[in-house]
Amino acid sequence: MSLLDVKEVTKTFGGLTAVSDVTMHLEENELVALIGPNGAGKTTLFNLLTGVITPTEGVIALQTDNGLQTLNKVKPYKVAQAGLARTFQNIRLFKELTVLDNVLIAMTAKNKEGFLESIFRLPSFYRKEEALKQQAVDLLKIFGMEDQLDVLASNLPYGAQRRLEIVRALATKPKILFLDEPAAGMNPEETADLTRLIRQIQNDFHITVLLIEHDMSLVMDIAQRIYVLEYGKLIAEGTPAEIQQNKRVIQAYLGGDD
Ligand SMILES: Nc1ncnc2c1ncn2[C@@H]1O[C@H](COP(=O)(O)OP(=O)(O)OP(=O)(O)O)[C@@H](O)[C@H]1O
Repeated sequence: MSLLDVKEVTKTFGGLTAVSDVTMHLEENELVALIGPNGAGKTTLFNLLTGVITPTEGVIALQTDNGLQTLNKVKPYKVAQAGLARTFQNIRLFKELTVLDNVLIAMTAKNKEGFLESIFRLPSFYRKEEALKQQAVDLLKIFGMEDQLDVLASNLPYGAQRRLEIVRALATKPKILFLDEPAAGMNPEETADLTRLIRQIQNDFHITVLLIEHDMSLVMDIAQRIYVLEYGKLIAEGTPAEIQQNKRVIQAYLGGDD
């Protein structure tokens, strides 16, 4: 039994089949990439896996501490509680909040304070708040952002905003982290830093990472397994070396007739 099992999942929008009969799996502590040409259905598949949209057909099931949980028709916040966290293609930070507050909000969404504790500001409330703050700072340190705790998210350079998005997703302590084009818009140096970080968080947090990425050197460098989508269908699965030599994949990227 895999950590996440996707069985024959299809998503149609009117007459368009964006994701067609996709079966895939994610194992614990794996780093997997999802690639494919523009419009192949990658983001739609991400949205299905994270509960943003529901499948037209098929089953998505997550192995949890309480047994197998079907994620079809489960609201995104419930999916997040089940242990799935994601970043988006377009940055979605609270731009007018500080770096630290962006992370704290993600943490408190999962750590509900007792009502009386927070209303009366009991000592236990402050102790928990301090502990959460320390955890947030520790996370930000890993990402080299400990000197930017009080900076407004909107004032961060682009690469740092993308890193903060990942910290925020990690703050929910996910089992699976979904990264949607994390290196988009980054320069080569930032991309190299990010590659190192993704590897590090997979190891340090012992989590599974699924990433959509157009930067093939990043994908081939860090992915243990790769799924390739074309026109909504999975056309290949394998190690980076296998995918690089796969004729069907080469054709999908370069176009032309066989
Ligand atoms: N909400 C929607 N309504 C109608 N069509 C949609 C919707 N979302 C996606 N599509 C269509 O589904 C197909 C797959 O889109 P998707 O964004 O998933 O591809 P992608 O592989 O992520 O592309 P890119 O690499 O360009 O981000 C496209 O033809 C897109 O126009």
